Amino acid sequence: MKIAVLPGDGIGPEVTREALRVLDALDLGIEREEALVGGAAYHAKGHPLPPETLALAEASDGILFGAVGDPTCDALERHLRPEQAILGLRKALTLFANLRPAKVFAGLEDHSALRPEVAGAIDLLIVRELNGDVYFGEKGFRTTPSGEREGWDMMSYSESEVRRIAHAGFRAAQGRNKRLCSVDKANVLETSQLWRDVVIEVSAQYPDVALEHMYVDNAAMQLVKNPGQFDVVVTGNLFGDILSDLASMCVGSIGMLASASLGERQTAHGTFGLYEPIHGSAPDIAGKGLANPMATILSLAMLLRHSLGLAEAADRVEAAVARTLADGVLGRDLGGTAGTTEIGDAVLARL
Ligand SMILES: NC(=O)c1ccc[n+]([C@@H]2O[C@H](COP(=O)([O-])OP(=O)(O)OC[C@H]3O[C@@H](n4cnc5c(N)ncnc54)[C@H](O)[C@@H]3O)[C@@H](O)[C@H]2O)c1
Ligand SMILES: CC(C)[C@H](C(=O)O)[C@@H](O)C(=O)O
Ligand SMILES: [Mg+2]
Repeated sequence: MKIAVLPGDGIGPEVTREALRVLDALDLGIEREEALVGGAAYHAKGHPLPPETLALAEASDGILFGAVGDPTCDALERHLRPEQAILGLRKALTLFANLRPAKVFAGLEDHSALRPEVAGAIDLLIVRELNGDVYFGEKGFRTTPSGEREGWDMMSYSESEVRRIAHAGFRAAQGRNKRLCSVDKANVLETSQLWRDVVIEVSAQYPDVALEHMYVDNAAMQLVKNPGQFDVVVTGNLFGDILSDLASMCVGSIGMLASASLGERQTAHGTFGLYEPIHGSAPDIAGKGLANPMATILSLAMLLRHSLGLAEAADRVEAAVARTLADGVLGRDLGGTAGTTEIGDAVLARL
């Protein structure tokens, strides 16, 4: 078994380091190889996703990814910006189903941006489509007939793209509380109308799952008002990006939300995938030892479970994270004082 480790930029290497210490302590004999990605790769090799990084990722059983993003790259042409590395990996490896679980850990109810009794009920899974939508449509700048500059991005979803993520959503719901909420903007967008029509077609194959539809603006409001109503939420790339950051604050911090990006490829050990915290490179706190590594440690647990077939080890990691939080070892993002390494130490001590 071999994993590719792509720490990236900013706090990416800081949080990845803690996850790797946890992996080492588990002593599972997993081989690993590291490569540059994002701004770090651009500065060293002239491209955010060098061919050797992609090749390493492709040849692995699973990928542990930190974060990309570097303010010194903001003026580069878009195809050279760090963010293109993660978009490129998701697309090139056909990782179209992004699972972003949001659950309140015991002891964190009081640290949510919501009232504790509202936050305490959160146990939901966002299934975000990751290979289509306005992210991957044609885009550009043009001049209007009146001489104004105009930026444009094309949003679209094909039937097959919606169908495969709909199946992922229904299957996820079957493994949980059998409720699926499909989030779209079908009252305005044709892309969303097609999305809704296809989700309804697919639903015929899942009579055991209760399907509802919600417009994305209402979904954002409902996630704050009564997040306990959601079991599985399936949505497009852009809406899923926004709603998952929102959900992270409902459970306490963006430093807590892990993710798995999966496709259809099976290896000898499980489903091939990429695992990353939902947050970015956080330039405002990078290098200060303040980043919360829990989202990355929990992403490692997802990697062990989904890609390496090591459910018991994954359970151990998740239990150690839960105990650490219950014992009040919290980073600044959760109102505590523990630094990145201190949080890593606390998880290691509870493995
Ligand atoms: N998948 C990815 O690699 C990914 C995801 C999101 C953003 N980005 C990139 O990251 C860069 C910064 O973006 P941003 O500031 O909008 O989002 P961000 O997620 O990096 O940070 C948002 C805020 O949350 C805080 N934060 C994030 N992670 C934290 C953690 N683990 N512990 C404590 N606090 C944490 C940051 O300090 C910041 O105040 C940009 O270049 C963006 O494109 C990359
Ligand atoms: C960095 C960016 C391209 C990325 C996204 O929009 O998907 C990030 O926000 C995420 O949530 O992983
Ligand atoms: Mg995001």
